[in-house]
Amino acid sequence: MAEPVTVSVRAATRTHGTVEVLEETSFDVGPGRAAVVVGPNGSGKTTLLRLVAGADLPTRGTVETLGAPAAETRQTRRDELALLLGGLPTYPDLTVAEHLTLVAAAWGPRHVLGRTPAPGVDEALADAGLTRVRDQYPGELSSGETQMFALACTLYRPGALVIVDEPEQRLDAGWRRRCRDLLLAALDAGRTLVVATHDHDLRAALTSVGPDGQARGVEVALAAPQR
Ligand SMILES: Nc1ncnc2c1ncn2[C@@H]1O[C@H](COP(=O)(O)OP(=O)(O)OP(=O)(O)O)[C@@H](O)[C@H]1O
Repeated sequence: MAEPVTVSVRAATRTHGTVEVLEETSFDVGPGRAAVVVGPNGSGKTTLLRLVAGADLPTRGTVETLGAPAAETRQTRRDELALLLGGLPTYPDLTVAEHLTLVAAAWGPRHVLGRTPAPGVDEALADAGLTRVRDQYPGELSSGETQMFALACTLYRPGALVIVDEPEQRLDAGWRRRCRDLLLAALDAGRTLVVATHDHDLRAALTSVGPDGQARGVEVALAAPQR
């Protein structure tokens, strides 16, 4: 029997004007597995993630998520998507903790990170190393704190499909480790991940052998752009 598929990218390309910014790319990811998108600057990682998120359409080929074209899933299955593509839009007068409370209020007390009951706001902040800044406003955070805050808010959504672009950016070694642990926990809890990264340790973790003896994920390597 064929493996179930959460993300299916078939011969997808993206062209802007006359420039092909995403070369022909194909891969499948099953539920609870990862696709780790790697490649040099400008190779098309963000472009590919935007296609998988349904935020953009391929010029050629197809991109499906959760059994439908990705752009359709974006409209009809919003609750199943947790996206971090660029910065997190924030409310300047809500604290870090209040943002997570808002996420929980919007999406309901469902499984988060596969844990029942879902972790409370303070537990999620502790997991992300953000306890110290729980009562600060987004404008008061350092750039690394801002990045972990964005990741924590994204992972606090209950969606089955998590798409994150270079989550390691601006993080020091300790927070990179936490970032890795959070993404691994999401994966081992059964969520599907599509992650673009330049972090070798994150790539190794997300493609390592999981508790079921299978590789947790596949690598999708994009070639260097013509310069
Ligand atoms: N809207 C656009 N119009 C024209 N070119 C674009 C557009 N969006 C992206 N590009 C180009 O597409 C190429 C791939 O960009 P993309 O952001 O996907 O690369 P990346 O692999 O994520 O790079 P990095 O590692 O630097 O984040 C780049 O050369 C970029 O300039």
